Order: sequence, then structure tokens, then C-alpha cells
Amino acid sequence: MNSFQFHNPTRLIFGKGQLTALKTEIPKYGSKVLLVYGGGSIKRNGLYDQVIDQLKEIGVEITELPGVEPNPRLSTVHHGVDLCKTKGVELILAVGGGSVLDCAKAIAAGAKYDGDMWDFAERKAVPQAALPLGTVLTMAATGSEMNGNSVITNEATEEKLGWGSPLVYPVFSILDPENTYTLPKDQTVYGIVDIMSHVFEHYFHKETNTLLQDEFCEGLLRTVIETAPKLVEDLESFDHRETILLCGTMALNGVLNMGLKGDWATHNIEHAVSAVYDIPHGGGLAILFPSWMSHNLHHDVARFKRLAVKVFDVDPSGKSDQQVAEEGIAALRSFWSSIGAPSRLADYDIDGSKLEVMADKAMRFGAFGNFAKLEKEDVLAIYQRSL
Ligand SMILES: NC(=O)c1ccc[n+]([C@@H]2O[C@H](COP(=O)([O-])OP(=O)(O)OC[C@H]3O[C@@H](n4cnc5c(N)ncnc54)[C@H](O)[C@@H]3O)[C@@H](O)[C@H]2O)c1
Repeated sequence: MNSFQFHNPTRLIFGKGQLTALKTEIPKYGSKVLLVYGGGSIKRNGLYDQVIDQLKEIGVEITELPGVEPNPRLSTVHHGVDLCKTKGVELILAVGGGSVLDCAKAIAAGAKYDGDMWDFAERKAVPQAALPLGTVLTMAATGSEMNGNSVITNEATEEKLGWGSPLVYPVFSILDPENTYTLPKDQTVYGIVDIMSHVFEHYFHKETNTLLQDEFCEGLLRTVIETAPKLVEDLESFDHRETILLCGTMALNGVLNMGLKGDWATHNIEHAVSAVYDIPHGGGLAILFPSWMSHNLHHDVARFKRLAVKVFDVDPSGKSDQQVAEEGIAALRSFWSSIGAPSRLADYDIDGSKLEVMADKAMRFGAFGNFAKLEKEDVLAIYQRSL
């Protein structure tokens, strides 16, 4: 493995009834709060009222930014930045899924920057300061609650770019499994796919002597594979929601990739698709990840074989490594199909007409991928396999 430093500053507040921690956490950072949330699910399920009650008890001044879109838009970030600057906001509180959290991170950094926040996404500038951000998570998926990453869509240029900064790790994140009960089945499935995809992004690396990291990844994948089918049959199971919620955080909070550099090509390829077609991120990953695997199998057959045997219980006896590896990829496809994830771009009515456009977007910063470097022809081949 590589030398590394690990530092994750987020206070993770996990479990039933933990929302009351807002009253002790928020006063540490200020009394003027920007409350950021999405399209209204938190109003329908009562979480909004519970949050407001907690905030009223500590007498903070609340400015609201509702309506953050899934695949959050730059125009919404700009609106939030304006609110922070005009209202003198001291702390941002994001209540929602990854989209709300990512938008709040962009606002937090944008509020302390004189230029356009999009400069960070375009690698033209690096954040030098950010407002503190607290979160109340409502779905298990992105890991945004305990990392410094954010993904923003610029609707004017049809670009969806990831960026990150150590300054935008949430200072605290409250995760109560009950707050995820109302997440519908399809979104629950997309979240599960996203979690597994984060683990795959770490798992496909080129470093040696990563036994513990590999075992952590395999253990997390086996846990999701055991729990996900039960959860989709019983969306209000506390135990299954709790397990998946913790899996989501652990999949992308820096623990699994200690000392190694994950691949991350598939996320980039997916962002190009959802920038053009506005499909759910997890849905796109379910279609593209098996295609990425088949395309790159030849780079390290042994690693794909290990995944097949240790995670998907493929019996290797009497088979070549290639066969075992291919069976593993097929097992992943059928697992995702079994819980209701899409498997082809056609499932979203996406045909081959914009493959070039998407491939050009994916190539914006040149060849990418750490396990296997992808050029434009590779990206096109992966899209073709996914039609
Ligand atoms: N920051 C990161 O590390 C990271 C990692 C991967 C992906 N992303 C990005 O995050 C975004 C996706 O985030 P997400 O997968 O968390 O989904 P999301 O936040 O977009 O939410 C999906 C849908 O579920 C609804 N929802 C959320 N919680 C709910 C609940 N409890 N009850 C009912 N409805 C609920 C939302 O309103 C929305 O309509 C994408 O833009 C993706 O590219 C970020």
C-alpha cells in the first residue's frame, strides 16, 4: 500500500432519536442558519417539522433554501450563496439525500469565495474557506455525510462535475435509520447500487499488499448483498435500514481506501450520462459498472476472480480464471436486476444518438481511471455495451 494520512473531521451521530443532537451541535457554530432541503419529502414525512422544532428551541435565525433538485443545479447553488452573503449565514444545515448535501457543500465553499463556485468544479480555483455544514441524512447512498466530495450539474453547459475539499466535510452528520423509512423502493435500490459502486471503485486498484482493505471491501459488499433483498421487501425494517445506512457511510468516508488509489472511472462515465439525460445516478451505475468490468477484465483477471469467489460465491472448481471472473460479473448483473435495478440504457429510453456527446463530456479532463486508463474509444465501447 502507499503511505497515507487519515483524517476525517465529521462527528457521526448515528441511531434512533438522535435529531435532538441539533440542539447541542448547532450552537457550537453560530446562530444564523441556512436550512437547505429538497423537493418536499421532508415536509410530507414530518422531518421538516421536527427539525424546525429543534431549531426553535435554541432560538436560531433560520433562512430556508427549499427545492434542491436530484442532481443539484448550479443555479440553486448560486441562489444559496446569495442567501448566505445577504443574510450573514454562519452555519448551513442540509436535510436530505446526497443531492441536498452536495448542494450545501457547494454553497458552503461558494459563500466564502468572491468568484463563481463553478471555478472549483472546473479546477480553476481551490476553496480557501467554507462555512461550517451540518447534515441530517435521509437516504443511504452517497457517503456525502462523511466526506468532502460534491457533484454539481451546470444546466447551462449540460455538465455534471465532481469536486471536493477538506473544508466541506460536514462538521456533524445525524443519521437516524427511521428518517430513511419513506424512501421509495426505486430510490432505495439506487442507493444500494451507489454504495456497492463506491466499494467497487476502491476495490479496483493497482496497489499491492492491501489485504485488510480488500477484506473490508468484500465484507461490506457481502453485508449489502445479504441485507438489500430483505430491505426492498420490508422498507420500514429498522434493522435493515440501519445496516444499509452504516454501509453507505463506510463505503465512502476514506476508511476503505487507506493507502490505495481507487479507479473512479465509472462514476465519471455515469456523470456524463446523467448530465445529458438527468437519470438517477444509481440507475446509471447499475447499467455501466458491469460494462466497465467486462471491458477491463483483461487488466487483472485475478482480482475479478477474487471478487467472484469471495463476494458472489462463484465455485471456481474446474473453471479457468477468466470463466470464474466472468461468472462474477454476471452474478453482479443478476443481483442488481433481482432487486429491481435497471440493466440497459434502453431502460431509460437512451439510444446511441448521443454517445459521442457523452464521451466528450467524460473526457473533459483527459484520459481517466487509476486501475485502467480510459481513452475516448474505451468510453464509447463501454457505452455501446450498455445500450
Ligand atoms: N458527495 C458524494 O460523495 C457523492 C457520491 C456519489 C454520488 N453523488 C451525487 O449525489 C447525488 C445523488 O444523491 P442520492 O443518491 O443521495 O439521491 P438524492 O439526494 O438525489 O435523492 C433521490 C430522491 O430521493 C428523495 N428522497 C431522499 N430522501 C428521502 C426520504 N427519506 N423519503 C422520501 N424521499 C426521499 C429525494 O427527494 C430525491 O427525489 C447525485 O448527484 C450523485 O452524482 C455524490
